[in-house]
Formats: sequence, C-alpha cells, structure tokens
Amino acid sequence: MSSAQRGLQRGLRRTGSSSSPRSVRIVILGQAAVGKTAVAVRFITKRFIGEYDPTLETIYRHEMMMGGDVVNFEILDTAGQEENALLMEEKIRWGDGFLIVYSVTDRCSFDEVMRLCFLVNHIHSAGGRRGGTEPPPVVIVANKKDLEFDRMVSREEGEGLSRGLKLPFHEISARDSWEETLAAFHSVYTNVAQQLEAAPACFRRRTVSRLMEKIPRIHSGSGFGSFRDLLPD
Ligand SMILES: Nc1nc2c(ncn2[C@@H]2O[C@H](COP(=O)(O)OP(=O)(O)OP(=O)(O)O)[C@@H](O)[C@H]2O)c(=O)[nH]1
Repeated sequence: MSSAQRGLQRGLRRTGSSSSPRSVRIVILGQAAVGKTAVAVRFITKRFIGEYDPTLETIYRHEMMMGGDVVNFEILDTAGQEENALLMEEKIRWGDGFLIVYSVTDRCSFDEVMRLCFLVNHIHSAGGRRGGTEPPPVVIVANKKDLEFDRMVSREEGEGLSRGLKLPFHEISARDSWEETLAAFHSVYTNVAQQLEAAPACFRRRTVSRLMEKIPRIHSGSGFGSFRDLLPD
C-alpha cells in the first residue's frame, strides 16, 4: 500500500485535515443503577453528581486530548433496562468500543457482564462495522469500590472474569476518583485506536439509524449547566 493510501485510510475517521479530531463512539452498558451515568458525567465534567434521572438515555459529546490525539468522544449512556431488542442491537452496532459496568455491591449486575459481552461480540460478528474480523474493544468496569461495607463481588472475582474473557478490568469509584474513571476510558480508547490504525476500513461510518437519531445529545462544550439540566428538581 502506498503512503498516500495509508494517509487516506488514517484520515477516515477524522473530519477534515489529519489534525482534526478523531471521532470515537463509546457505549456504556450495564444493569440499572450500577453508575453508568455517574461514570460518563465524572469522565466528562470531573465531577460526581449524586442523582440522575434513571430513565434518561443520552449521547454525550466531549472533545479532549487522549494519548496525544484530539478525540471527539461520543458516549452513549444507555438506560439500564432496554426492553426493545432491536434498539439494543442498534446501540451496540453504533459503538466502536464498550464499557461494561457492574457494581461491586450488586451481584446480579456482575452476573450480567458475561451476557452483555456475548451480546456485543455476537452483534458485531453478525454484520457489525468490523465485518466480523476482530471483536470490538470491551473494558469491564467494576464501580462503587468505595462502598466496601456493602461489597458483594470481590476484586478477585472481577479479575477472574476479565482473565476468562481476556478483557481489561478496572475497579473504580466514580464517586471518589476522576483518575480511575479516566483510566477506564483511556483503556477502551487505546484499544479502539489500535484497531483503527490496524483496520481503518472497518470503521467507515454507517448510516445512523432513525432509532439512534432519537437519542438526545449533549455537548460538553455547552457547559456544566447542561448536565445540571438533566437532574430532577
Ligand atoms: N457510593 C457510590 N455511589 C455511586 C457511584 N457511582 C454511582 N453511584 C450512585 O449509584 C446510583 C445510580 O447511579 P447512576 O449513575 O444513575 O446509575 P445508572 O447505571 O446510570 O442507572 P440507570 O440510568 O438506572 O441505568 C446513584 O445514586 C449514584 O449516586 C460510586 O462510585 N460510589
């Protein structure tokens, strides 16, 4: 392949010149109340906001430097309970990388991780963006580690699961630590970026379905007030 072709491929996911942001879509999956919104909002705003409207489903847009790249994150914070299988599939198809979150205080949410991993792999291998060659990057996130007293899932169990599934594992507290939250995003971004470099053609934009267009979007550049608007009175 000529260097010109390589340059073209590299630019596939960048809008405009090669110095323009790389666009990466992250989907946050996990059972209800494990802290998906807290993780997303913590990453973007560096703040922990205690309570959110559990029914809200949002795509957050956030631009930042990561690993030397300007990255335009689109982060889909899914609602914990998705009854519409078609919509669930659309959301998973939409993502480049996935954070699968459970709470160390909730064993059911831990048991759900395996099913969600399987779902992501299954949907992407059955006609996902990567054409079935490589599974999409998934990172397992064990949240709420600050609630040691209420812990039901040990760190060793989380590590064991991640070893079994051959996926990166981060035990974090979105409440206590922005750095830990950032590390989980950094991990999934690094893996997405590696796939992007190795097989850029697999990341060509698909048409966004009507179903996905209905999900409200919030741009972090519109200020922290936008996040506050999400909170119940
Ligand atoms: N102690 C503690 N509480 C947390 C942490 N992360 C989230 N929470 C709390 O857990 C509850 C659920 O958090 P959410 O972020 O709404 O959880 P979710 O997974 O988005 O929930 P759904 O929208 O219902 O799917 C809230 O009361 C949060 O304040 C954490 O790291 N530590």
